[in-house]
Order: sequence, then structure tokens, then C-alpha cells
Amino acid sequence: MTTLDVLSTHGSRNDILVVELPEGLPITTDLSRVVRNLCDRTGPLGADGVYFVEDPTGAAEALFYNPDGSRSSLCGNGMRCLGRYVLDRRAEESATVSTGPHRFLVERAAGEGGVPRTAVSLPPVSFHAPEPIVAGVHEWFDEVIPALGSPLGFTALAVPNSHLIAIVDHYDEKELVSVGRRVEALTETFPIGANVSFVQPLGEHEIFVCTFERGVGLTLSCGSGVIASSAVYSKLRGIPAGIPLTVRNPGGVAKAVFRDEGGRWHPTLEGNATFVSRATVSLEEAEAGPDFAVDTERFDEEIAAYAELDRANRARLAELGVTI
Ligand SMILES: N[C@@H](CCC[C@H](N)C(=O)O)C(=O)O
Repeated sequence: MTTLDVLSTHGSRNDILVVELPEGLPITTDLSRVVRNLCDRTGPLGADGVYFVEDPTGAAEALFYNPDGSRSSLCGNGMRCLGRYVLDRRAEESATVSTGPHRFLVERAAGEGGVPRTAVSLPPVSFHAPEPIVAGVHEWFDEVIPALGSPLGFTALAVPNSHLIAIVDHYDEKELVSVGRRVEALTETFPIGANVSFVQPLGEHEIFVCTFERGVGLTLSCGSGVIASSAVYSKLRGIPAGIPLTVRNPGGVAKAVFRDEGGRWHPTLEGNATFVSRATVSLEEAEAGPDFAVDTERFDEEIAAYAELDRANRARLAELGVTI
């Protein structure tokens, strides 16, 4: 029997499982299937994705899977939590984690009210996506996409995963879900799919962002969506790199800031990295179906500390008239 140690974590209540790939993993293992079962919300764990990490104290190679079993080059919120896991394993303050050609620098950041936080520096954002996000073109900046049937202007960018961002006057969840579903269905127009975010400005340097994620659906937060939204908002409002933005999601608050290097914007995402529980799962059972047995230990203090921040964010959003 192969055992998986599964750490349930969240970054702004985007629930991500962090799993160190065991040595001697059978090569016949269908990881996509394991992920679908681990993430199944009717099962004992449930999540918005799984980050596998190989050799955390050495090369630290990470692989991210969405709950539908598809892969992505990044989960920003997950990287905050996986980053904390890697830093703890190494007893260090900063480390580099890789996914294929992409490098992510993770660092511990100052905690808030007993809530541990990390900062992740990402590769530069690209408004000229290497793989077209809108079919046939490498750039799409603040324009209506006729196939979507929405009057909103969208911007396509890679951070490095694919995003479509629209700035709205008032956030409307139904509209976001309907656009997200159309992006999912229109595979000829959006050949690699995209995470879709609506951005409602709250103040000069403060925004609300909600994301319909590729391979998931609506989530309480998407870290790469926070970065993509901040980049688009800053470009459209003429906010220079170096000015941090406060980004509120339904699940929490993060900070996004860019460093300009020769015209290329290098983002840093900072926010909570909360450990919720640790479970031991049999790989064979998790591959067979979603009703596997788990042996769980909960981190109650961390959960309680985050609940305070969550309450404060929700109260602030209600005060600002954002309906979530
Ligand atoms: N939740 C994530 C993004 C996860 C991957 C995404 N759904 C995709 O397919 O690109 C985040 O925090 O960035």
C-alpha cells in the first residue's frame, strides 16, 4: 500500500491540497483520477485543486491539478501554501519552487493576527500570450469579444496561466458565471481555456475580484486571478509598477505589487497561507473512488485565527456594497 500525506490548506479560502509525491509511486498511477477523487466535495476532503511537490528539500518541483483533473502552470493561492510547506520543511525564509520552465520565489511575510502569510514572486505577466488565449491572436486588450455576447471589454493575459479580465461597475455573480461557462464551452474561440475574473474598483488602490476558474468554476479566491486583475486594472488606470494594490476576494484579502524590469512587470502576491488539517490517505483507495478513509488532524488555532480576518473582510465588502 502507498500512503499519501495530504495537507489541506487555503489561501483566501481557495482550498488547495498539498501532497508530497511519495518515492516509488507506481508508474501506472492515474494522478488525474486521484485528484478528482481527493477534490470531490462529497468525499472526506474536497478542494479547489491539488499541488503535488517532488523533492521539497531539493529541486522542489511542483505540479498543479484542477479538480476536474486538468493541469495548470500555476495556482497562486496554492503556491502561497505549498511555499510555506517547502519553507517549513527546509527551515528557511525563502526558496524557489519550479513548475516546468517557470520559477516561483516564495518567502515568509509578516503574519497578521496569528495568521501566517507568504509572498510569491512570479514570472513577468504577459499581455502577448505565447499560446493564444483568444483564437488566432496573441493580444487582446480591453475589447469586446463578439463570440461571448457580453458588452464588457476583456483583456487576455498569461501569468503564466491564462486569464480573461473585465472591469465592471458593479459585480454581478450570475453574469460572471454565465461568461465563465461560455468561455468553457467555446473551445474554438478559447483553445486553451481561461480563468475569467470580474474586477470592481473599490478605491484608487483597492479592488474587488471574483473569478470563475478554468477546471473548477466559481471560487472564493484565485491568486493568479488577483495578479492578472491587478495588472489589467493598473495598466488601464495608469497606476505605475511599485504601487501595491489591496485586492479583496469573497474569501480574503491579498496584496499585489509589480516590479518593472525593462518594461516587463514582475508580480508579487502576498496573503495568508493557512494549514487546515493533515490527513493520511491510501493512494489505492483514493484512486478507486471518492469515498476513501482518512485519518485527520485539524489545526484549530489557525482556523480560528483566519475566521477573524474572514469576518472583517466580509463586513468591509458588505459596507462597500459588494454582493457576494
Ligand atoms: N486557484 C488558482 C488557479 C488554479 C489554476 C486555474 N484554475 C487554471 O486552470 O489556470 C490560483 O490561486 O491561482
